[in-house]
Amino acid sequence: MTASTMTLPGSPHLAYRGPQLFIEDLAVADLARRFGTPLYVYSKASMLAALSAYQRALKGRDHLVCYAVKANSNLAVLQVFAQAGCGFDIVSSGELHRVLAAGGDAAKVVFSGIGKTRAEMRHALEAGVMCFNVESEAELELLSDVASGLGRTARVSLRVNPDVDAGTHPYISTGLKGNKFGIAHERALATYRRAAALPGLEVAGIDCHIGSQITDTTPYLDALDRVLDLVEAVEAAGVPVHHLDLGGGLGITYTDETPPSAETLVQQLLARIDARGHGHRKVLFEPGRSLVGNAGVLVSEVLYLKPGEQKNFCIVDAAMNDLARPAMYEAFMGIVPCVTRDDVPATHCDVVGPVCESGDWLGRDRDLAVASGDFVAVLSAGAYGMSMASNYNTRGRAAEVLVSGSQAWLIRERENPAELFAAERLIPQG
Ligand SMILES: Cc1ncc(COP(=O)(O)O)c(C=O)c1O
Ligand SMILES: N[C@@H](CCCC[NH3+])C(=O)O
Repeated sequence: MTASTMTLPGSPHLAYRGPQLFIEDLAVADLARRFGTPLYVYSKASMLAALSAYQRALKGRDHLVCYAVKANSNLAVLQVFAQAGCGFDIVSSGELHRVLAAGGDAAKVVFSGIGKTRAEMRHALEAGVMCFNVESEAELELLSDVASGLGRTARVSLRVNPDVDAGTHPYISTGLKGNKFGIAHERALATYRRAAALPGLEVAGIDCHIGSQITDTTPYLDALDRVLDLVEAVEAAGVPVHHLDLGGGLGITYTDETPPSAETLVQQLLARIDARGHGHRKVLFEPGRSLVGNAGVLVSEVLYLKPGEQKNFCIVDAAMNDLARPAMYEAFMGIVPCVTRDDVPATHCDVVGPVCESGDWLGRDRDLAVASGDFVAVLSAGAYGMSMASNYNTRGRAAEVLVSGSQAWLIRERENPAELFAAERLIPQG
């Protein structure tokens, strides 16, 4: 990198070299011209660097990092993690199909989620997943029934709800009493006893996931203490608990957040585990956002600049159907030009998409020096971007590209809007 390199917050593999924004060794504007927009672009090096931060901190420990597939479920992304030895955290049969298609190992898969169906349980048992993270007593009973019917044993870990405030957006907080997730702390001991008694089940561990985009270690440590209290009570009742699954949730930098690094978080948690005499247990993590979030950008073309009396709008060709986070959580996502220019003045504007909703915005009150036809990059869009995309307004979903050094692979083709209704049927006439 040259002296004029300027790295963007949270994204070591994204930097300006002179006026051009580069991802690894490729100019983002060139990728936009080559593959069209809207376009998701991911850096492979960035994903691997994020993963190795967890792996470094866990070195020498019996551990498994299970990438949370929901954050970005593109097959090539899963392939990168599978090849790096990762396990996977899935929440549906569809995600299991993806993991297996990408070369992932079923024996390294944990199956989370509060609404697993009988068919999904059967699929996961037949594939041989490592563990089911069970979220209710009713689910436990059904899993026992399905496993016994198949003549198999389901390894289970109970997801407990520690009632800890992760200090994050209410829609992405999961570890509070009022959330739908996990088994209440007070019910957990009785549920472990039940799990140990039911046929077709084998207690393997304990699980906890308190929310997403967490920027402080304190809630993790509080949740861990509650989990370890439970493990002690459960083992005193004669039910061995082998692994501790501490979930995902570590935040990333979108703007000025300063989350702990994965190393810091893991080191603090391991220190507490050791201090409380649980150092012999296998430790699992389920990170999603922190592995892929800062690895990706959403590239979009500026269609029109629309000055207004109260507001100026920069209308781009990406919209809430491509990236739902701003519309859904009022989330801030950085937006930068792919080529900086000083021949046009910066406009104070809202960056909006073409979808027919006033909630269709990607950024509010931004200062951007761009003209129609320029490309902009929405930063930190690697997590919960494409995986939450829809066809609203019958818009085809974006293409995706994976970059490694100076190579770029098209890892998902752009959807053709003319083919989006292929599965629909007209009713017979007459
Ligand atoms: C059970 C479970 N594990 C892991 C994750 C991944 O979370 P994050 O992407 O915040 O790391 C989630 C999503 O919040 C989840 O619900
Ligand atoms: N979709 C959320 C994260 C959800 C985490 C899943 N439990 C986001 O974009 O921030």
